[in-house]
Amino acid sequence: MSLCPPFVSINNLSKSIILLSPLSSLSLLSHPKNKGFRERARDLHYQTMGLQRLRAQEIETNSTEKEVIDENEERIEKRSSRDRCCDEPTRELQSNDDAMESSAEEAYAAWTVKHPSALISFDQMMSIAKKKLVVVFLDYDGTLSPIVDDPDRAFMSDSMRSAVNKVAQYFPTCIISGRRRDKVYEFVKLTNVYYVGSHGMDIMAPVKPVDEIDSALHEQATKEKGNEGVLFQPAEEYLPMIEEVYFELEDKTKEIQGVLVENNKFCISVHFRRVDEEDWSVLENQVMDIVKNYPALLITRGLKVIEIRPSIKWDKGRALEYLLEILGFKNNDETLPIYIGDDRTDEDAFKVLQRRGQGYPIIVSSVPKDTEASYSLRDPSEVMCFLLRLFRWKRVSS
Ligand SMILES: O=P(O)(O)OC[C@H]1O[C@H](O[C@H]2O[C@H](CO)[C@@H](O)[C@H](O)[C@H]2O)[C@H](O)[C@@H](O)[C@@H]1O
Repeated sequence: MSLCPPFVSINNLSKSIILLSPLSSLSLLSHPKNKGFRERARDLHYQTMGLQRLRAQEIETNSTEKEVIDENEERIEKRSSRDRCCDEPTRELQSNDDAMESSAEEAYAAWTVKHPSALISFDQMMSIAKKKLVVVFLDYDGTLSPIVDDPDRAFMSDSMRSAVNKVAQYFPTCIISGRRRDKVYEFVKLTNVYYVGSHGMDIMAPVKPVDEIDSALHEQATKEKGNEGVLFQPAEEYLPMIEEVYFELEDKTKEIQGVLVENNKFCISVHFRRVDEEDWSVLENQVMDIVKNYPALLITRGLKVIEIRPSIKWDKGRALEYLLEILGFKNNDETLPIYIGDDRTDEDAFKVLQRRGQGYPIIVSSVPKDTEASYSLRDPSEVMCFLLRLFRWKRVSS
């Protein structure tokens, strides 16, 4: 049985090909203008679901006992997410919200023409991957865990952890986060992935990551840092300054209700998700007033967060390139990096892949967004489905 949501491709809509996710397909179908193809598309939708079930049954029949147990465990772990995915097409839309939801979904469907769903496009994407070395890069917040009000409670589900673990059994897998590296490890708790914190400024790569490794850079770093791992911190000298600014920010903003200042080691996040909207500009001015005294630092923005970081030419994109190098994946033609992320800082990594003409940049977003990514996934539950498909694809093809 497939754990991935039932996706539908509908041809010939206004003489173009439109790729729809379950919710977008339902909303488009619900739109009065689209009544003409509603029944046909719904049939196609259920056919697709049936086909997926059949394929999965075939896989199970051919599986060893252990694999069947694994499949069952995954199915149980994934049930809540799958049920949500499967429930969406049958959900009754409330009449008052129909028009708004429908037009939002139409806009999303139009956006996915340029940034198609990585689930719908999976087979086509992987058709070139058989002879390549797939390397997986994952953002954390908004990608592996849902966005929540309290950053300290952005936990990863056990089913997501299991999916990442499975992918990491087959492919080198790196998690690149804006958070401090040890915090990401606390959330993820997997020992078979590489962790990068502080938006790429805190990299820990293992000493012998892959069999064929042959990198002078890696050898050098190993000699310098010992055998525990290769630590690369290009902003090391900024640490005292970041500490100082962190305490200053904490102190000066403490009067504003709901502010959270997070120390991410080489950068600082000032969260205003729980701040009253009318205090946002006050907070922003306070932050700017402090940071203007530190010309070596710069301010960037994320999801309801102001971030302060060293103004060095280093970001998630540079970290991705560094990791490819240090892991020994130098050859563009043989390597297929997949980068999945949801935030502005992930765009730096998307740009690198576009510039190299290599791999798949995938944005996680349920609304249309300006992005350098080529593909999209709606939310962390779709990310999990994608990871599980990747795992199964490798298991079947190897
Ligand atoms: O690179 P990432 O792993 O995506 O980290 C980016 C920032 O993520 C966190 O903040 C965001 O998620 C929080 C929890 O869901 C949410 O409350 C907040 O509004 C978001 O901005 C993290 O707390 C930051 O330190 C990261 O820089």
